[in-house]
Amino acid sequence: MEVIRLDQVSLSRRTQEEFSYDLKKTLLSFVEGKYRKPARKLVLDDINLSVKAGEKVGIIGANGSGKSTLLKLISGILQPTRGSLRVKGQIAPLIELGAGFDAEMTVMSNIVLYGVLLGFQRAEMLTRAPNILEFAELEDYSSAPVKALSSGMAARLGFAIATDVQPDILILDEVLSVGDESFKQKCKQRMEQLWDGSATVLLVSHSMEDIHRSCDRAIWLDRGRIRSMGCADEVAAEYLSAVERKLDMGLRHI
Ligand SMILES: Nc1ncnc2c1ncn2[C@@H]1O[C@H](COP(=O)(O)OP(=O)(O)OP(=O)(O)O)[C@@H](O)[C@H]1O
Repeated sequence: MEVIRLDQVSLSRRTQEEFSYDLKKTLLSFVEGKYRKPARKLVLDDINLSVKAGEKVGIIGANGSGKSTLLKLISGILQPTRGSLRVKGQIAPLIELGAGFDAEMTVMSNIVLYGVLLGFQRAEMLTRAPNILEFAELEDYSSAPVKALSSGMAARLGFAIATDVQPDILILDEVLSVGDESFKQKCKQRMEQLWDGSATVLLVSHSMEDIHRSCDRAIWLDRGRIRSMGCADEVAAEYLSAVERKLDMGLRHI
């Protein structure tokens, strides 16, 4: 069964601050006759993608190639400028870990809020909370506001919630690169359980080893376009050899 489908999806974003972000500066530039309409950059360009239930798909590519933007589109955080997008099922995005929390609210309230946003009942989240806190090693912080957590702790909380509720679709952006060494090991174990389950997983990683080990399929994004898509091992090898060729060329220029 197809759970994610993108047809000719494009997204452009402003490369300058929005008009309303700095009204004074904008007005001044009007007065001085220097006002320029914010330029737009095509960040994703004509993406066609179909993902079936249970598939584990890796997304690779250079910095700025559009990987996180693609995950944000699929999670519904951003809307496409063109094209159509369909997603079926409960989706837990682990993007910019911890960024989805309300910093003023307590850890416990954030656990409940996150779950409710995913469609769970408040009572169920309260039952799940002790496990979540234990996994995140934040038992002593349940009534502290999220702003009192370090960024690594907030990341652990995000990971613990999203993996505890076992969504249909799990979206992971460089999740394995956060947290300290012991937490990383715990994450890996939990990820392996998820991997064996039926969840559909989209994983962004710069580690070809993670992609090779964890994914069936990979997508290589290059400046907002799909440059290659197919068996994870082949796409990762293709990407690595392109990176090496680029390095060789760079060295020849020296
Ligand atoms: N908030 C934003 N407003 C405007 N442009 C943005 C914004 N965030 C990202 N971009 C632009 O979108 C493009 C793709 O960025 P994205 O974060 O998706 O890349 P990425 O492949 O995830 O990169 P990385 O490997 O560095 O995480 C880049 O050109 C970036 O400058």
